[in-house]
Amino acid sequence: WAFTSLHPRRTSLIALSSVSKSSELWNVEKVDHISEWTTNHESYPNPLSLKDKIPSSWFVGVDDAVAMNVKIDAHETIDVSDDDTDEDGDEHTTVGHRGGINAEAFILAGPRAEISFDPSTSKAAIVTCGGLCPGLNSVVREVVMCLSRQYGVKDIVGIPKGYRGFLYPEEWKSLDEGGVQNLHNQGGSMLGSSRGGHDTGAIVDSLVNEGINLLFVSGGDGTVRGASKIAEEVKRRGLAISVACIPKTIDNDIPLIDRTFGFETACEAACEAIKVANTEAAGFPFGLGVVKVMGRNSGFIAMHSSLGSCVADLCLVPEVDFYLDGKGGIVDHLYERLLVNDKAVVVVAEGAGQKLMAELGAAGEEVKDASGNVLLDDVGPWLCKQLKQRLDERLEEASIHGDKLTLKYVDPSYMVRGVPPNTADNLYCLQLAHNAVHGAMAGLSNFIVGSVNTKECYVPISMVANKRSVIDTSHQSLWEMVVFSTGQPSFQTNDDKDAITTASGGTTI
Ligand SMILES: Nc1ncnc2c1ncn2[C@@H]1O[C@H](COP(=O)(O)OP(=O)(O)OP(=O)(O)O)[C@@H](O)[C@H]1O
Ligand SMILES: O=P(O)(O)OC[C@H]1O[C@](O)(CO)[C@@H](O)[C@@H]1O
Ligand SMILES: [Mg+2]
Repeated sequence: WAFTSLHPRRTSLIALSSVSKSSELWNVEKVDHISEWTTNHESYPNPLSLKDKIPSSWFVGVDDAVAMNVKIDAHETIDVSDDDTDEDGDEHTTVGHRGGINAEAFILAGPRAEISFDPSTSKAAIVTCGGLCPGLNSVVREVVMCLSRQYGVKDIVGIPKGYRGFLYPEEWKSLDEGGVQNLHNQGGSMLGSSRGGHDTGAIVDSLVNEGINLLFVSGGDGTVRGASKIAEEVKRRGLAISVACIPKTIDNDIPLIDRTFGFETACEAACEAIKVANTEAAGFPFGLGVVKVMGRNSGFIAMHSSLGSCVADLCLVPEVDFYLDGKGGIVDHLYERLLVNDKAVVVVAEGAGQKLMAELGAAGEEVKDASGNVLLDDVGPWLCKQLKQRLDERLEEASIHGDKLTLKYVDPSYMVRGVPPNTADNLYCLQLAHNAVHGAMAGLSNFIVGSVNTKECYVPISMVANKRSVIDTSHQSLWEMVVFSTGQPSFQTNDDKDAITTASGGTTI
């Protein structure tokens, strides 16, 4: 049996906050530590502790953890012991349970009292890889600021243009506080980025040759997989190098964590495009605005900006197959909207409708980018063509003033990505970057830093490397709200399944 407190105030504390003696209560996911494979491991007092005004309670305890998905099943919980009064005088009941609690936990992020590297002899490197993302510059800035101001690490280099930059040390940029001061106001990455070009052995050789012992990597799922390979090779060679990852992607598709940085900014920019499409649609008879937003395999930007803009009549995402014709198809839905409102707005994620396009013979040859990501067929223009043809036919049949559909297509494309981060993302980048530094200085490695249940923690890369976060389309999800608020078909009923088959077999372009 495990024991915990079920006093309401205590329960939320356990679920959302740090938990001491966590290993006794929760399954805390372990993160690699360099002492596990290095022989001459030493520890040093955290320089922050040498500053008078910082209380020792601000350091994270070795057992502190953040609980995720805490579920307590009352049926499996049995009262076993007495009422208790804690130091604050709060009464709470201690109960035992058997199998009624499901709490996976992660190590709480933050500064440790003891660190594993001597700041005066440490050398740090920062690299940004994959697609650009609002906040990359903020991450670079804050890694430098935290290393330099809080730990006194002065030897910091930026690796230009992603992983390939490790091969050209002569091009590395020296980074200091002055040089990164105003970075957070700029979009993109001052270091540049790239796809492809990852060579694990050569990267680790380069780290060794250049005396790097702290590596900070910011990128998406591919970058994270690459970082894990570096960390594993470092381990295999028994090197005292910490590898810390700060996951980025506007697609928000990294599992387990609350959100990735850049996502909120991208949604805000996407909302602007949707509002413009709505204005255009409203300005003409039977106006249809179609907006395509980024989101290769996960439709979070489409979903959040559809709801956030409050004007979308239809949201199409990669996670939900849809069909054009027949009862409950998107043409019926949009036609009804056009008749009622004289306009409609469609938001489509770039990864939506790929299966339908293939079934209807509109897919091209498979092409991949340098990192091996499949380049998608362009759903935007294809969808516009399908809708124009079908809705024009409907309007012609109805013969309302002889009007036809006025279609306005908006593709904000890189406009949602190449912009500076908003305040919320900037703040998140600061928290992530500082906590990545705290973790690396403490000797942790092979982890990503992220917010889980609103608390920053360290998650082993192995837990996120080969998974993708996608929209939950089940009951009481945000997707349900999209379906309710737009009135669009859910495409999840049995009738829909039949209709998908019919549409697949019969629709021609
Ligand atoms: N399995 C892998 N092993 C090693 N390196 C990888 C792997 N997958 C991708 N990489 C490397 O990671 C870098 C970035 O990968 P990718 O282009 O897929 O972008 P990403 O990090 O997934 O970002 P995003 O998809 O959000 O733009 C590239 O340099 C690529 O070579
Ligand atoms: O054109 P690029 O730079 O390869 O990136 C496009 C992709 O990057 C992402 O923005 C992820 O970073 C995807 O949504 C998009 O498909
Ligand atoms: Mg990716």
